[in-house]
Amino acid sequence: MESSSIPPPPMDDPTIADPLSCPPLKWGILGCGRVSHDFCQALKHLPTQKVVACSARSADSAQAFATKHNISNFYGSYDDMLQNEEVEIVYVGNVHSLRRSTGEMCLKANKHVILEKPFACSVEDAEYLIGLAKERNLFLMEGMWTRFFPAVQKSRDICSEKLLGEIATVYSDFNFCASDSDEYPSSFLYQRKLGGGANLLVGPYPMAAASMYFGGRAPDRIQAVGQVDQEMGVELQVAAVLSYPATGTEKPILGSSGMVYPKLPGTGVATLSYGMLCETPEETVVVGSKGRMKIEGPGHCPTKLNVELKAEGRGQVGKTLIFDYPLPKDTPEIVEAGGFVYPNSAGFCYEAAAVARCIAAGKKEAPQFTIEETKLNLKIIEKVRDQLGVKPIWEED
Ligand SMILES: NC(=O)C1=CN([C@@H]2O[C@H](COP(=O)(O)OP(=O)(O)OC[C@H]3O[C@@H](n4cnc5c(N)ncnc54)[C@H](OP(=O)(O)O)[C@@H]3O)[C@@H](O)[C@H]2O)C=CC1
Ligand SMILES: O=C1OC[C@@H](O)[C@H](O)[C@H]1O
Repeated sequence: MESSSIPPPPMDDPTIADPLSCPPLKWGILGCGRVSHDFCQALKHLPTQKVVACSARSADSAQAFATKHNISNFYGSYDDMLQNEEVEIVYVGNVHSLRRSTGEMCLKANKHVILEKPFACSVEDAEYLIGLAKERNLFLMEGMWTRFFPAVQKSRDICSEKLLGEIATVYSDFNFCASDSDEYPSSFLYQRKLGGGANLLVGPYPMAAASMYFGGRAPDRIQAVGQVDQEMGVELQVAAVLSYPATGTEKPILGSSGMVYPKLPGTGVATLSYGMLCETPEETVVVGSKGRMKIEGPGHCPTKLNVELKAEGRGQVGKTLIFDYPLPKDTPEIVEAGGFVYPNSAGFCYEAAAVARCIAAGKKEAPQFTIEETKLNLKIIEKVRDQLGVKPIWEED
């Protein structure tokens, strides 16, 4: 009988021990906002990576960004940047509703692309972009940077080595106080037509945690509840439970006290919470028959893991393992350009380095976070949106 298993650690290049080692690649930055700033800052940890161009809707904004990051070419139009032949890959850091159009633009200009999360506002848009990338033989990935943190890679190893036994439960939360940084209701976070709302903004992270620890399988049941802002029509917070079916079917066996029904391997539940009203510990906890593992907050960009292996008897811990993977320290160049906006953003360097390795090796997606997984998670996000009665961006009010 088959038992569920977490896929082996998906190294893009198993011979690479240093997560920052990578061949040269020339980047163009599309959208000159906060996350693009952080991404450029993190690239400064990678001497082989060069940002050769940036673009924004306004030339002034692109120029200010280029000056801050010492980028030689800036453009007041995304399209103009895509004509620059030096640009090999585009990092897209703009609003959610523009994913399809900007993704299309980049791929049609024959550029490899990282689209920040969410990959798209609908499965249909995602499929369109995936088809285009395939047709043109280009690399395409959702910017699920979590997957490239050494702590997350380690957590995958731990699961695939079955140290925790059969995974039965995953808890993952990501709630932050949007009011700390984004004004209500003017920020794009609250604009339904721009793809705002917690479901697209933070939902991709807990969804990706569930899909990773349940081996990229599709849940057979999804139940979501949450609050929708009445004025703006976007989700403010969501609790979602996903149920995973068994991967094998076991027949009852005759035990000493009659028929015994062994546990069904692979069955599991993921309990996910995400939103933008309050700050939760932002942890992911993975629990299996032999122990549990906590990916310490901030769980979407973690540096620490804590593993407790069970001893015999309820509540008994046999062994505790702690893993710590500090981020690279800010260099004077990074400090001078203003540091980072978001937590642990130096960790973008792991994602960028892995993508540079993939592209040099001719890969069209990253094994750490495949297009299939992106699609699976978007399908769940769409279901949650339906259950909460939120209109998709293309529907009229
Ligand atoms: N991986 C991560 O850790 C993070 C990812 N993100 C993701 O990054 C993306 C951008 O987020 P963030 O940088 O925080 O957002 P910003 O508010 O900084 O905006 C980013 C860019 O979006 C464009 N934009 C903003 N408002 C509008 C509008 N009304 N109409 C059209 N375009 C607009 C602008 O592009 P332009 O410069 O061209 O004018 C702006 O620079 C989102 O997908 C978000 O989910 C966000 C934070 C962290
Ligand atoms: O991806 C993200 O979206 C929302 C941000 O506030 C958060 O820090 C970031 O990582």
